[in-house]
Amino acid sequence: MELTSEKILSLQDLTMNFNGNFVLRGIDLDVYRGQIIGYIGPNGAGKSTTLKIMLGLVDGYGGNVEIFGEDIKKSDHAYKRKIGYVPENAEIYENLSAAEYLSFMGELYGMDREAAENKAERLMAEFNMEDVLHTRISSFSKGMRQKVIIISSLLHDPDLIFLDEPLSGLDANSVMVIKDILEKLVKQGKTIFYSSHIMDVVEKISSRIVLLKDGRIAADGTFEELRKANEKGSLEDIFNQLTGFDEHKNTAERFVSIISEGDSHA
Ligand SMILES: Nc1ncnc2c1ncn2[C@@H]1O[C@H](COP(=O)(O)OP(=O)(O)OP(=O)(O)O)[C@@H](O)[C@H]1O
Repeated sequence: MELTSEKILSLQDLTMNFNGNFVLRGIDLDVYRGQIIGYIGPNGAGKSTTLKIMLGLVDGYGGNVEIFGEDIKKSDHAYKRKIGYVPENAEIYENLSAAEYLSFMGELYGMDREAAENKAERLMAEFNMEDVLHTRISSFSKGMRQKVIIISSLLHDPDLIFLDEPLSGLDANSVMVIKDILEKLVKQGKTIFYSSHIMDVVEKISSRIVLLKDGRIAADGTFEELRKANEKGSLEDIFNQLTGFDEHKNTAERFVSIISEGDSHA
């Protein structure tokens, strides 16, 4: 695994419980500049919770989180200006136009209004959305909203980017563009934490894959390293193997047979 010397992010014995239910049971992870971490795991494994803790959105965790070398509990939140975030289910101000929303977000991140407006306009044009720059977001399709959210997470040129299922709703052309954008950002020295269930994309873009299971890291390495350590071929196969899931055929069969049962009330 290629490591540069600069540690961007460090989780030390990170734990989290909600009402006594442990979601994270001791995560240790050091991330270095220029890595794309594919952060994967079954539904409910605690991926979004980890991201939210790192963003300072969730309190009450155990252990330590250091970002850019500072303990986030002791830092003054200035570190957040160097972070970009695409949440899994973003709430977006529907009644604003894309231009208004993006310049507002840019200003929140400390940008000058004019610079934010100018950059937003050019980035919207790159996604072929120049015609809807001044249109209310409420009329946008899911994919168009997602593009606005992606632009808003990158507008301020962050050093560390958290992406939680960022390709949701995007068409195949847009997915290709986003993958290339991420590759280029990493080449510029940005660090990316990428959480998704789309295994073939994670397999292709990640320089390192971290698999979370039962609140612990169950695998950590490059795709090649994971493949060597496991019998199966694709990341999807490795995921199923490591999470102990070999029931997909039986589950599908039972599911379909329940659907096709006659309705006794009909
Ligand atoms: N604010 C909260 N209050 C109570 N329980 C929570 C809260 N946030 C998360 N949880 C629980 O923590 C567990 C992990 O949730 P989380 O959203 O981190 O999982 P995830 O790995 O991102 O899942 P998915 O792949 O489905 O998005 C789940 O059981 C969830 O119900």
